[in-house]
Amino acid sequence: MSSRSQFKTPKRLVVKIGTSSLIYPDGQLNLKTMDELAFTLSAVQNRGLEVVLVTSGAMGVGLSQMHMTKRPEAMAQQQAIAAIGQNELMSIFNQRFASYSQQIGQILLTHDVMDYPLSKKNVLNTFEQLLLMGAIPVVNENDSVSVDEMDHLTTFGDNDQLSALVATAIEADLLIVLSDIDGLFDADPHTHPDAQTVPFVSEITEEVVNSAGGSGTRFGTGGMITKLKAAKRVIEAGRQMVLANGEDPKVIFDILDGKSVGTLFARD
Ligand SMILES: Nc1ncnc2c1ncn2[C@@H]1O[C@H](COP(=O)(O)OP(=O)(O)O)[C@@H](O)[C@H]1O
Ligand SMILES: N[C@@H](CCC(=O)OP(=O)(O)O)C(=O)O
Repeated sequence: MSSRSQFKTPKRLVVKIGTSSLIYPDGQLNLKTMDELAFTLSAVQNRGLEVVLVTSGAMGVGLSQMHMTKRPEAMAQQQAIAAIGQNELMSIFNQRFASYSQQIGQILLTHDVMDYPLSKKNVLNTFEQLLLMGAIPVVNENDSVSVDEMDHLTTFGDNDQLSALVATAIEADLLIVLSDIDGLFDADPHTHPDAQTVPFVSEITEEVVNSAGGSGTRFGTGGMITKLKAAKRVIEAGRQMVLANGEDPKVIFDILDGKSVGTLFARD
């Protein structure tokens, strides 16, 4: 595995994991990935890095809990399922992180919280205190209040962009987005089997955007388009984002070692 010259070693790290990495296509929870993620982030925190986890999965876990195979159509029902799932999601993470003696703290966000200076300041204070205490803040959108991200048809508001918002707001050096795909491909690999991975992107050009398609799974939302919007925000803030496959979260160790894994988005 080659190393990448553009990569700068971070002190403060945000990791976002998507539903497609946490839930198997048959709707079962991917406990292996959850446990390995808890282990990896605990080990990284233990070596002195400040770590924040942005996790999707409330809806997917809720559907699994309720033995449902697809999202209900009514928004209030989706919100109820996400409320059930968020609880279970945190319960699993709490238990897994506890087995590595790692404290976590939940932060549920809506976009307006970050729009208003006072509420933004309060949230940032909470992040700072959790990090000072050596805890890992675990973030998701507050789905009972905010509905943008739960509707497949809306493009604004999703955890990819939320993670970029968090990463830039807390001045993280690196955002790692873990998905069910090895990185950005030059075309949607589900429809173009010969598509190639792109190791480095310094600017989200029209050509890059045109290569992106929607989600490949029934539980994920946004697909590559929302990841590119996140990358744009991160690049413009002068920070770095790596998109990599979350199947084995230990890939985070390789990324932090500067190995050429997935796609690095950063200024040249
Ligand atoms: N150019 C592209 N490169 C990589 N993946 C793409 C591209 N265009 C569309 N995709 C799709 O985006 C999916 C990842 O997005 P999504 O299903 O929303 O995952 P997550 O749940 O991790 O947010 C991939 O599995 C793939 O099907
Ligand atoms: N708040 C939602 C997140 C939806 C979302 O952005 O999902 P994903 O595209 O899998 O990151 C949930 O927890 O289900």
